[in-house]
Amino acid sequence: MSQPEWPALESDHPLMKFIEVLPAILDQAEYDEVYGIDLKNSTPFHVKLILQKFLRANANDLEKAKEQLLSTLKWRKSFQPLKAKDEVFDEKRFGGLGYILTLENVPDSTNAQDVAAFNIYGSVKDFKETFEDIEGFMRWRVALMELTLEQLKLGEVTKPIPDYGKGVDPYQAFQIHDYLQVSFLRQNPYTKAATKVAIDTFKNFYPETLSRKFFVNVPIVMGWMFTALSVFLSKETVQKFTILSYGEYLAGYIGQSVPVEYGGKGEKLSTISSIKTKFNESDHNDEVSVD
Ligand code: HEM
Repeated sequence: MSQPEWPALESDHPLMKFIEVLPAILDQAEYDEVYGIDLKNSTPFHVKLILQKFLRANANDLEKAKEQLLSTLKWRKSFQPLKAKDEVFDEKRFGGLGYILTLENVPDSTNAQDVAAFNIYGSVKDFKETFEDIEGFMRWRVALMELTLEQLKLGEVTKPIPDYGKGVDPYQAFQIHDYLQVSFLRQNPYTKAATKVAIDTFKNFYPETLSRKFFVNVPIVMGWMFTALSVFLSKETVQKFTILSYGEYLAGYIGQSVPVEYGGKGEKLSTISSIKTKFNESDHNDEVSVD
C-alpha cells in the first residue's frame, strides 16, 4: 500500500525545521513515542502529524513547540502512559467512572472520526478513596485518555493536519464530564489536588487532543467551579467548553448516538462496559471485570 504524503513544504517552514531537530530532541529525551506513534520509525507522514499538533498548540512557535515536545517525551518516559492502558483498576475507586464511545452522525463534526470519553465524576462514591492517592488516580485518568486516543487510530490516518490558523485538526476527541448528583458545594482537598494535577498533565502533555468538552448536569450553584478551574487553561481551550444544566441536552450538540441518559438513542451508559476495573482480592474472591 502506498504511504500517505504530506503536502510539499518550503525548507524554512516550521514543520520542516522541526523535523530537522527531531533526532536531537529524541536523543535528549531518550524516548521516541507520542500518542502511540513512534517518532523514530513511523512513516514521515505520521511523524509530521504529531509534530504538527505540537506546532499548532504553540501557534507555530518552533522554540515553544520543541520545549513542549521534549517535556512530553520525558514525562511519557517516566509515566509510561501506554502501559496504563493495560492496567486493571480498582472497582471501588473507579468502577463506572470512565467510558469511551464512538459516535455517529455528529452534527457539523470536524473530526475524521468521532470518539467521546465520558468522565462520570458525579458517580464518585468516596472522594478520599478515589482522589487521595493522586498517582493512582492519574494512572486511571491517563488510561482513559490513551484508550480514547487509540480509538482515533492516528497510525492509520491519511489526511494531513492543516497549519495553525488554516483549518481544524481532524484528529481530536470529545470529552464529557458528568456531574449528576455531585453531593457537595465546596471542593474537598483530595478532589482539588487531583484535579489540579490532571488539568496540568493534560494541558502540558496532551496538546491538540480535545475537540470539544461538555460539562453536563452542572448544578447552577456550582457554576463558579467552571470559572475557578478555567483560569488554569488557555483561552483556546476554554472556547471548546460548554456547560449544560441537564444531561439530556447533550444529544442536541453531539447527536442522537449518545446514550439515552444524554437525550440520544444509544444504549444506556450503565449497560455499557466502563474501562477495566476489578475488585480488590481483599474485598471479593472473584475478579469482576466490567470490560
Ligand atoms: C464533585 C465534583 C467534581 C469533581 C469530582 C470534579 C473532578 C474533576 C477532575 C478530576 C478534573 C481534572 C481534569 C479531567 O479529569 O479531565 C476536573 C476538571 C475540570 N472541572 Fe471538575 N469536578 C467537579 C465539579 C465541577 C463542576 C461543578 C464544574 C463546573 C462546570 C467543573 C468544571 C471543571 C473544569 C472547567 C475543569 C477543567 C477541564 C479541563 O482541564 O479540561 N468541575 N474536574
